Amino acid sequence: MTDHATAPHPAASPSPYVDGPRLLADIGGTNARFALETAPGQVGRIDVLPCANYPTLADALRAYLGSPKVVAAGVDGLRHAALAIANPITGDLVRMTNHHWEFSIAALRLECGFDTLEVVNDFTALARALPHLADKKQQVGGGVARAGTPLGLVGAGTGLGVSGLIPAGDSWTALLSEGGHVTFSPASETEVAILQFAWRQYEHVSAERLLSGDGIELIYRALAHHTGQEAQELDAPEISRRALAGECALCDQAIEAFCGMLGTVAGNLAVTLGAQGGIYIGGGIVPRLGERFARSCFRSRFEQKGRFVQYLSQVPTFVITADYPAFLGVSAILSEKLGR
Ligand SMILES: Nc1ncnc2c1ncn2[C@@H]1O[C@H](COP(=O)(O)OP(=O)(O)OP(=O)(O)O)[C@@H](O)[C@H]1O
Repeated sequence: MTDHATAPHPAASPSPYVDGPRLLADIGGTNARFALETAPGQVGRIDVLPCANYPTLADALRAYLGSPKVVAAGVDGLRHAALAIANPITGDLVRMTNHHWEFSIAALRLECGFDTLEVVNDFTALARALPHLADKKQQVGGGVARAGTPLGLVGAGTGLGVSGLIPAGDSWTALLSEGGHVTFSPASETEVAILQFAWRQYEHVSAERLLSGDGIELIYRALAHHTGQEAQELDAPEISRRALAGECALCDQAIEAFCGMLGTVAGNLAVTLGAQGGIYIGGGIVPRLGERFARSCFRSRFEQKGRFVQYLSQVPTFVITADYPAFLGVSAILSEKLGR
């Protein structure tokens, strides 16, 4: 099944947009990614800016538009833009969940001189990209996608994004979900201990509290406490670096626990959506774990659902390996908005 209505097709030889390049952006809690799309599917001049370096989104946007690679493109006034951003979009005022940026969509559009500024949830946009990943995905474990059934999406980064793609005639409908905020459900005695440790800090422990960069650090501290070891001051990238290098057994246990918990959440999403088309894993963390993720307990935990083992063993799970997959979805949503 394809998204005939809107998606750019990489194999086509498209002519440039008559009203000039379009600005695409994918704004996470840590990184803001920008690009220019000059024709359907032709996305380039990509830049990744750390959110923390800019007081506002408008500042980051101006920095991108003033960067040498964009200036060299000789773009004279962008008319159309679309942003995917990591929070719910419920009206004109956008407040990020995992970063302090907030803005009015109407004011930002006027400030930047755009005719069109489309703002969508980042995982809704990423979901729209799923049918177009081609070989930019890697299957973990068994199962075969059933045509005409929903796809699920879950991704750990600064936060935990969730969405789904539901077949609708010859197109798809992407869900606007806040599924990362479901209540964490432990599936082993060790995970019960991790939950009890997390309760000291949070009244409500959502899946995102553990399945995120901060979550890896919390799991590490919880396991240290549970096993009577001293925790060091390590951030998530360092915990996974030490785990992958075989330098730290506790770090490795933390990464293994993270992968197992993600398996539970992915399996929950599969049974909730009936996602027999597969569950896709996005976000910044899992692709950085490489082979460690493939040989973790993720897949066995995905299938471990009592009477539903057989059902889940048929559902494939894929890690998204495309570098900037959300741009595909943002582009499709902007094209749809512009009606061409
Ligand atoms: N190698 C790594 N191992 C584990 N965690 C990592 C690694 N590198 C970065 N992180 C964590 O990933 C998070 C950033 O994720 P990502 O690159 O997806 O950013 P983002 O798109 O801004 O996030 P989000 O969309 O969830 O708001 C940070 O919490 C960071 O600590």
